[in-house]
Amino acid sequence: MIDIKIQKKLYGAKGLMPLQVDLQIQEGEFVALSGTSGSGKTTLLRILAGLEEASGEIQVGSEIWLREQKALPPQKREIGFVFQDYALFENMTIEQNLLFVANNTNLAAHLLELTELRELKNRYPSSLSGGQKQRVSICRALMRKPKILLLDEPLSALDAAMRAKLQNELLTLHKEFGTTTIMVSHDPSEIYRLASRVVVLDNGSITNDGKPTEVLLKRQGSQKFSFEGELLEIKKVDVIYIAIVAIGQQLVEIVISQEEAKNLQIGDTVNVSTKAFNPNLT
Ligand SMILES: Nc1ncnc2c1ncn2[C@@H]1O[C@H](COP(=O)(O)OP(=O)(O)OP(=O)(O)O)[C@@H](O)[C@H]1O
Repeated sequence: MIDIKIQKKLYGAKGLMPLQVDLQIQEGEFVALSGTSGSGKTTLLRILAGLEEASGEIQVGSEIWLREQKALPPQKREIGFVFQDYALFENMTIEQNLLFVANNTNLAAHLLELTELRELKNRYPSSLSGGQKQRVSICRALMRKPKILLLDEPLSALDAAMRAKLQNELLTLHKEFGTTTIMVSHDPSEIYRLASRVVVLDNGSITNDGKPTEVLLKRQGSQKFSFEGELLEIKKVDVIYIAIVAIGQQLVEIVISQEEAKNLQIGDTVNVSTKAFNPNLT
C-alpha cells in the first residue's frame, strides 16, 4: 500500500493555498488525479517523486520515502515519471533511450513490441511523431520496473485518435505489469477508460474520491438543452438499457430503448437533449 499524508504551503493565484493530502492507494490501482487548474496536482506528483519538499509522511510498502523532513532522494524512489512533453535523449536511438535507464534488452524488446515500436527502435526521436515519442517515454518509464508510475497529462498534446490508441496501450501495459499508476487527467472519457478510481483535488484538498462513474456522472439538475457527446458504453440493467455518454467534462447516464441500443455504436457522437423544466443555475 502507498500511504500519503503530506502538507505543503503553496502560493496560488489567490494567495496562500495549503496543499493537504491524505491518500491511501492500493498496489496495482490505476488512479486518475483530476481537478481545476492550479489545484496542486503536478505538485503532488513532484512531491511523490522526491522532486519537491513537503512535510508529512510517504510510505510505499515497507519503505519510508518521507518522514520528519527526512526524504529518500528521487533516484532511490522506484518511480517512473512521464510528462506532457517527451523529454527523450535526442542523440540516442529509441532503443538506446530505453537501455540508458536499465540495461535489459529483453524488457526493452518486449515493451517496444507491446507499443508497436519495434520497427522504429533504431530511429532517433526527431524523426518520430508526437504519439510515437510519448510511447517511447512511457516505455522508458517502465524500464525501471517502477513501484509507482506517475503520468502528468501524458496524452493531452495528442489528437483524439492518437489519444485513444495510447489509452489502449496504457491499459495493455497496466494489465501486463500491474504497476500502481497515478495519472493527472481532465478528460472524463480517458478517466473512464483507464482508471478504477478518481481523486479530485480542489484548492489543495481532496474534495471527491471514488469510482469514475460515481464521481463524474452528472446526477443532478435538468436542462432544456442539447449537448453533443461521445457514447462510451451501453449497459443492460435488468430490462433497461443505459448509455454512458461523455459530455464536456462530465459523464451522463441516459436510459435508452432497446431499438436505440441496437442502432448505436460505442464511439458514436450522439446528441443528448432533454425537455425537463426548472433548470438550476449555480
Ligand atoms: N514550490 C512551490 N511553492 C509555492 N507555490 C507553488 C510551488 N509549486 C507550485 N506552486 C503553486 O501551487 C499552485 C498549484 O500548482 P500545480 O502546478 O501543482 O497545479 P496543477 O493542479 O497541476 O495545475 P494545472 O492543471 O494547471 O497543471 C500554483 O498556483 C503554483 O503557482
